[in-house]
Amino acid sequence: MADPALTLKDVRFRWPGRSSFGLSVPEFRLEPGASVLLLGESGSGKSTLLSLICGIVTADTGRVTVGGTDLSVLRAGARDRFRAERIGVIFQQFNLLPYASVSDNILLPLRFAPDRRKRATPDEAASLCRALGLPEGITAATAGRLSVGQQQRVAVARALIGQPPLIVADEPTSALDAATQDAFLGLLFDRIAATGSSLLMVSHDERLGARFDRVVHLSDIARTGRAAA
Ligand SMILES: Nc1ncnc2c1ncn2[C@@H]1O[C@H](COP(=O)(O)OP(=O)(O)OP(=O)(O)O)[C@@H](O)[C@H]1O
Repeated sequence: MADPALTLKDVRFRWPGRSSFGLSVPEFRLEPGASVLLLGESGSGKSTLLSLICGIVTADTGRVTVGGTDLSVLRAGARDRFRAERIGVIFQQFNLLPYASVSDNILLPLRFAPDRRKRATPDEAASLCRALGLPEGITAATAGRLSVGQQQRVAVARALIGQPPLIVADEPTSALDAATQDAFLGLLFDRIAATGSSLLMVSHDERLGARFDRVVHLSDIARTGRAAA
């Protein structure tokens, strides 16, 4: 049987130097090919949870596994390479390189991920931009000069390129108008259906829930606050 896309077991985390916020997740599991929408109030810890899942921060105790690999056994550099190979991440602040071209931004994770690079087709960056409704020829533009909504779509293309088995998205539609949001979600769900990737997406918008296999409220799976960790 295939490993789960993602598991958390008895995870506890506290931001260094901050006693007021802790996160504790007794158990969470995402099956291969499954999609979960994660809801929760602002400041409740959703982005912190995604950072733990992506290995950007490490749990104080407990285990986070992605595709069967325990992130805690990887040193920082290996964790970064593992993330580039296995996880397509859409950050809340996009994290684009402002002076680099759109194309270089989209191709960036492939530099550190040989298997993912092999899966990417030569025109994939351009075809993702097209599918996301970005203007023809935008791949040569400087990322920092784009509108916020365009930058968000570039961040989405960067997460999808090369078909990573897990997509983790932190409010990926917040800067998009309704039509673009719909096109984005259509593309995202077409891609995960075609590739068998799993999806964990954070949003404040409960209306998106109908598209997902499961809708989870952070408070259903985690305790947060001073006493949590
Ligand atoms: N890098 C950091 N260093 C210290 N504390 C942090 C850091 N990032 C987040 N926090 C704190 O962790 C708590 C949870 O924040 P987090 O960003 O995870 O919430 P969220 O649910 O994603 O919020 P939002 O919906 O507004 O994005 C907050 O108290 C926040 O101040």
